[in-house]
Amino acid sequence: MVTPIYRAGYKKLSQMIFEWQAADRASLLAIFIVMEITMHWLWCLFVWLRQEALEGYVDMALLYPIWAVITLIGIFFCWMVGHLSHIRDDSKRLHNWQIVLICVYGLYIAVVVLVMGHSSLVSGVSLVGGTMLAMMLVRRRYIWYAFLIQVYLIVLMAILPYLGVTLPSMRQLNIPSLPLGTYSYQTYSEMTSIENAIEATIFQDGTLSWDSINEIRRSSVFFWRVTHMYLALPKAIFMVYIFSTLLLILDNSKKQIVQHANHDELTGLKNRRCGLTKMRQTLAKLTKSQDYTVILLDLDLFKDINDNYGHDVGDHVLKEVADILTDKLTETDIVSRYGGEEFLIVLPDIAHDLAMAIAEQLRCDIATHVFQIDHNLRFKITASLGLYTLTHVERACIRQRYAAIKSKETVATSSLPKLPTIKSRKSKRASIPVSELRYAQLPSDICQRLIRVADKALYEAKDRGRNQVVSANEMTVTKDSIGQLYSSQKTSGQKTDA
Ligand SMILES: Nc1nc2c(ncn2[C@@H]2O[C@H](COP(=O)(O)OP(=O)(O)OP(=O)(O)O)[C@@H](O)[C@H]2O)c(=O)[nH]1
Repeated sequence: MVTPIYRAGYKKLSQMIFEWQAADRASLLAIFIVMEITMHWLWCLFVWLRQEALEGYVDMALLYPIWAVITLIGIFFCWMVGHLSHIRDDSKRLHNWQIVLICVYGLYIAVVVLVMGHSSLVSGVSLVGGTMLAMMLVRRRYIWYAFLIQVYLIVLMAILPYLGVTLPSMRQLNIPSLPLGTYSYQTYSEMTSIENAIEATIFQDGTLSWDSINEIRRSSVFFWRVTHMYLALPKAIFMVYIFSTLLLILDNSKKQIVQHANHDELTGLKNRRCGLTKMRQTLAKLTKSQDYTVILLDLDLFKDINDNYGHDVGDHVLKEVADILTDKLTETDIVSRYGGEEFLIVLPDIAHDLAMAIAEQLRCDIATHVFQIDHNLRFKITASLGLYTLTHVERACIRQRYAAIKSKETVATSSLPKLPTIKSRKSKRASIPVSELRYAQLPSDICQRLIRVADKALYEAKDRGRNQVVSANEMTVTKDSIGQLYSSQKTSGQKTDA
């Protein structure tokens, strides 16, 4: 369902804008420009209505041509809003009109800065806010060029008066202590100095009276400062909006990227990579007395489901099995999709007997679950599970062996002639006592080795007729493979490091 733009919340609106086509985004920029120009137009109207009071601050002779220019440019951008939507499918024309939009707007802002004077506040907010806003809506390269050109124009306008060039300016210098109508082009810093001087004159006797306040109000400095704030306000709002939108979009895309990188699209479970990473992390965090269980769960004869009912039904089954596993296991357990119809379950801090009970429960839950695809199609499936519990005693033993291999390796390395000036990482390691290494390190491929042992138990479960749980800890054949797990550290330990 399409949400009307006026009903969309802030978050939704930001998303919608970024999903829009280039033409619509450029139109939106033109709308923002029209809004800004409208504010300038209203300022002219205000000055015209209050001309008697403001005559001393504003050069009225310039007001009318400027007002006319503002009106014409406003009409041009109103036309542009519609025109950009009409040429949405012609990308070349669209890009050309984007350049026109940016050039006209850039020139317009330069004229506004010229005739209304400039303060660092207005220039800064205008440049940065406007540029950021525009960069999100039209081609970034064009905006970057326009930004640079505007910076040069503003610098030029600031320098020209010092070179004796009188530029048109609507600002009239009206200081109560000077004759009314005294006119001079003022830069922002000059204005600030004059303002300080005025304040010093007004408050020289140290008292604040209504007369003093009225004098400040009658000062042209006050009027122009308020004007600049009025002109800067919409852009300041845009800037905050753009920053928060940017952050929102960044947050969302980061979440999406992390979600895509770590999760299986079909089941929503962690994917193999993320499952292994979590496994490694939990293994490293175990305390000395904690056991650690790894389960491989494989759906039985899953190929038949695909062959008989189609891949979609197979996908549906995988999703439901994933839901069963997530429902039955706790937050601390790690469930991931390890392969096609194979799931890896890690139960940190779960001893063997309890792990067997949990695995048996999972098997029962799957075997008794009725997969209801539609009114005519209902079936049940089973799963086989291979389990292996690495007890804390075995873990300590592996660490011990690994530390022994490492220290042997260190001794071998330290017996080699050493270069006196370079401290190698190995020589650093030689200074760590073996007793410390013992509880600090496990071979980095320990996870794969544990999974391999659980996989042997899974194969055994399949061999024994499927729909059952087999523990590698209880298998005589696998006792050998656990033996292999320890003894093979000798060879692997030389290449691996925790
Ligand atoms: N629908 C669907 N099928 C998948 C997906 N991933 C793997 N498979 C299928 O899973 C089936 C696995 O078949 P096999 O490895 O022969 O195993 P099996 O039929 O379950 O038999 P046993 O494991 O021996 O009980 C293959 O047909 C794959 O195409 C998937 O994401 N969706």
